Amino acid sequence: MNQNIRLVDVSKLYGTSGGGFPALKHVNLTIPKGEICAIVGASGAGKTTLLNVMSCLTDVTEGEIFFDDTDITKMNGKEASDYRLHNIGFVFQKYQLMPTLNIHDNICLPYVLAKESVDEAYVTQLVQNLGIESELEKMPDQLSGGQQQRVAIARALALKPSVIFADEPTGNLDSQNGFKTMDLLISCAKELGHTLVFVTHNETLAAMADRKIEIVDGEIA
Ligand SMILES: Nc1ncnc2c1ncn2[C@@H]1O[C@H](COP(=O)(O)OP(=O)(O)OP(=O)(O)O)[C@@H](O)[C@H]1O
Repeated sequence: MNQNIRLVDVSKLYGTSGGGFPALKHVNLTIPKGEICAIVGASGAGKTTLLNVMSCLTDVTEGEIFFDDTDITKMNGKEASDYRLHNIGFVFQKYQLMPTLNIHDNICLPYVLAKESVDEAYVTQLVQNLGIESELEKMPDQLSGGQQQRVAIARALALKPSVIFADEPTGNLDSQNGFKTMDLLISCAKELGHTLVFVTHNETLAAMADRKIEIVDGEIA
């Protein structure tokens, strides 16, 4: 099921001695179902922290984060990792593929973690949409950066999560590959009805989103 994301008065302090460093300050934000949302801002502004608290990778210091009616800040570690596995797909700047698994098995890793049988028909559709259907038997180090990121996108989409978070997904790619990869990520998200929230430093890529959110010193500008 696709969900609204709602942050209510969310703050994040790193470190507690001497008061801690405020990376997010009283952030209120709603991201509707299916929205393509770009997060921009200067280095150190709090973009990654915002993405990480929304994906329950980092605890908040204060505030609540709802996925529809579920407050993810109230979950314990096991509940949060189960919730993340089934509801959230994550695309990292550095792909983070398993070097010892071939491309097919990298894409299918979420099914293994969820102890579910692989939906091969869906995986075939994904790899065709992403143009990597001829790479399935290869190992990650036999692929270009752009191809590896498309594999990471397929892996993020495999369990049909409601939300995809992507932290500078094209940061390791040249501008042409970056544009193509972002275009594919956005079209997959739109076609499949996923909400997509991505961090970028690139204004051209940010302009491809439905909405651009700028973070300045831990606050929404
Ligand atoms: N684990 C941590 N411990 C202490 N401070 C941290 C930690 N992680 C981030 N910070 C600080 O919090 C602030 C926000 O960091 P964050 O990584 O969210 O910024 P960003 O906007 O994503 O930056 P960049 O564009 O450089 O990736 C920065 O000042 C950073 O130094």
